[in-house]
Amino acid sequence: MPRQRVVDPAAAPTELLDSYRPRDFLFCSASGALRCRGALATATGADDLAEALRGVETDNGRAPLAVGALPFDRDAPVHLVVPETVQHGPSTAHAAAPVPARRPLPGTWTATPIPAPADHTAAVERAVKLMADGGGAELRKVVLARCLRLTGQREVDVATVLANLAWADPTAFTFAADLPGRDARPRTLVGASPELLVAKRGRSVLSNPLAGSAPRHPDPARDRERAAALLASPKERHEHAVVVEAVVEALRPHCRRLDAPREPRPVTTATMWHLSTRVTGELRDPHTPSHVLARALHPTPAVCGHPTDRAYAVITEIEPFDRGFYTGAVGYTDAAGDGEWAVAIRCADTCGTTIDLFAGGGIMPDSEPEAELAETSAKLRTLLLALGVDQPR
Ligand SMILES: C=C(O[C@@H]1C=C(C(=O)O)C=C[C@H]1O)C(=O)O
Repeated sequence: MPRQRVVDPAAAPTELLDSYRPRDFLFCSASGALRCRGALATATGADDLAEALRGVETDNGRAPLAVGALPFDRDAPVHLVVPETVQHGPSTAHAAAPVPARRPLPGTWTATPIPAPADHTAAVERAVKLMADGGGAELRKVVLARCLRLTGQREVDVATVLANLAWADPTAFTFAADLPGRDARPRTLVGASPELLVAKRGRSVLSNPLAGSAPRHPDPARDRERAAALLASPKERHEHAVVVEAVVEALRPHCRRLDAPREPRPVTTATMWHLSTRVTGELRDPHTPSHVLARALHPTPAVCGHPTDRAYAVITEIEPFDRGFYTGAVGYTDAAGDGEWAVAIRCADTCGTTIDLFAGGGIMPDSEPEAELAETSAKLRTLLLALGVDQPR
């Protein structure tokens, strides 16, 4: 009988973060932190995951865990692992001060934007035109992203990036997930997402979509003005409402009760303001696994658009790169189906000396191309700060 080893919990978040090694899985949310190592089994979907978890025992009699990442493309294989060892620990969100200082990565980087900034604004213009041509009846929203490829002189030190991300925003969903490699070297998705796709515990389900964004301002008064303007903007509120509507629709068949507040709230990360809505529900069947709910929700219009299929087609046609696991989801689920999945944003896909940073934004009929470009630049700052890199455009 395969046995998942549950080691003694870490006493502090630093202990878990410091013990991270390439190919590990690390996930830290407000509800706790988790570091996993090794693979008893792997799965590419809900069916073979149930199979992979069946018969796995744990040291402490708790339900065994599976961890991993879902790609943006719904038809591409998911990457789930039943780890050999699991260590839990406290969240960075509740850590006592002082917070460890940021450790910049040594060396310099060559930056290649994909596409060039001017081509991103042209892509936004094109999407706006597509929405206008459809008379507003067809494509209502599409999320367009760009990639910033950084190449350094040495292997990217994921453990340091991870720790920098975790302490820059201790309430974020900070993660490092091993990905199927393109060669023998480890490939990792590392990031600090502010957005919860779904959390499920027993009968309770929670999704916290974010959409509608503005960069933070260093001056506190102007920063508050930006939040007020975001909350008052019909364009941003509409962009947000499209996402909440889709989340409610996706969860409704699974829930016997579902609540979504009428008004979004502005929330912050270290670099951004977002409009946020917490959708809470009670499941009809408490055994519905969290990864099944994640699949039902994904991709929300926060990362794809509306209607989904039309937006997806526009993204594949316009974006000049493969999103891979960016705008997918990262998280864990246990054999009882309880788990948490964060939307894989504010993240990077790294292998060897290269790190691909991604950022996107929702394009609406009244989007302004330069403002959309600025929004992606502001979102890229989460990773750039963690790497210790000054902002290219
Ligand atoms: C796609 C990203 O972010 C998403 C898009 C947002 C928006 O358009 O306002 C806000 C949060 C995320 O749901 C990203 O950060 O790359």
